[in-house]
Amino acid sequence: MFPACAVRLRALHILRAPRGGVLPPAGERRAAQKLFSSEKVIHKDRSLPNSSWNSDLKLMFDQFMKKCEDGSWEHLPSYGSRSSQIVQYFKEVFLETKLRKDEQMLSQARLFTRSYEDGLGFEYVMFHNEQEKRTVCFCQGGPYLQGPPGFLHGGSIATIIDETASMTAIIAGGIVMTVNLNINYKRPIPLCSVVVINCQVDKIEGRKLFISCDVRSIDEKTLYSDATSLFIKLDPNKSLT
Ligand SMILES: CCCCCCCCCCCCCC(=O)SCCNC(=O)CCNC(=O)[C@H](O)C(C)(C)COP(=O)(O)OP(=O)(O)OC[C@H]1O[C@@H](n2cnc3c(N)ncnc32)[C@H](O)[C@@H]1OP(=O)(O)O
Repeated sequence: MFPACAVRLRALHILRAPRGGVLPPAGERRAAQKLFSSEKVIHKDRSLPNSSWNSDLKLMFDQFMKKCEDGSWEHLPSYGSRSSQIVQYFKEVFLETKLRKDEQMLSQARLFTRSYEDGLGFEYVMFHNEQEKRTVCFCQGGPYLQGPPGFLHGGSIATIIDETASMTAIIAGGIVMTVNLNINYKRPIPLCSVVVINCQVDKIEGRKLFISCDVRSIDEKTLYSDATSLFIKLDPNKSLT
């Protein structure tokens, strides 16, 4: 089967083409527009390039979208795939009726990492390799994530590590929550630089998933942080509160 992300890559290239030169046939452009516009009607996919992405982030996005063409890697959209289904399932099974009824609060709720305007917070995209049980995240941490002047706040680094490790664990184990996260901060990360977070499943023991991560510069020369984490698969028969 032709991988879905290869179709999305082709569509993205078609939509970008007028800036690059020859205009693709009108039929192809209409189909490409439809693919992305129908998703935008429901939710904006925040894992696609926007004008705040720097050249490094765009380059890594393009490189990994190419790797998706043979099906070894999968682009993880911020909406419209398994994450939305998991969120829906989580709400139905684990969200107490009392909380579920608070529609106004829930309608304002946003995934923390996607709650900033373009370029100010976390700009990131993830790709997953099923065979290697590995997820990579390319992240450009914006100016609102500052800790020491000019560098990222340690809490924001923990957040994007947790987010990437969570996706790795969710893909391997379903509905999980972080119960432990240990981080070694080895070098500070300059604001607005692009880093790669590489997470893999080390072992699964019953409901426990052990995930390890490292955070490096995109040329892989600088190791900024490394981390280990433990996720527990939620038991639908146990209340969370
Ligand atoms: C969430 C998914 C949907 C969303 C997707 C959207 C995208 C991504 C969103 C990004 C989200 C980002 C992610 C986030 O932000 S997740 C949010 C932050 N995490 C939490 O709030 C989790 C709080 N913890 C809990 O609620 C409970 O602990 C849960 C429900 C997880 C398990 O309670 P439960 O009562 O069910 O299980 P158990 O207590 O019998 O424990 C089971 C086993 O585990 C062992 N154990 C437990 N803790 C530890 C520990 N610290 N070190 C070592 N071991 C530990 C324990 O000894 C036992 O082992 P054993 O005796 O069987 O050998």
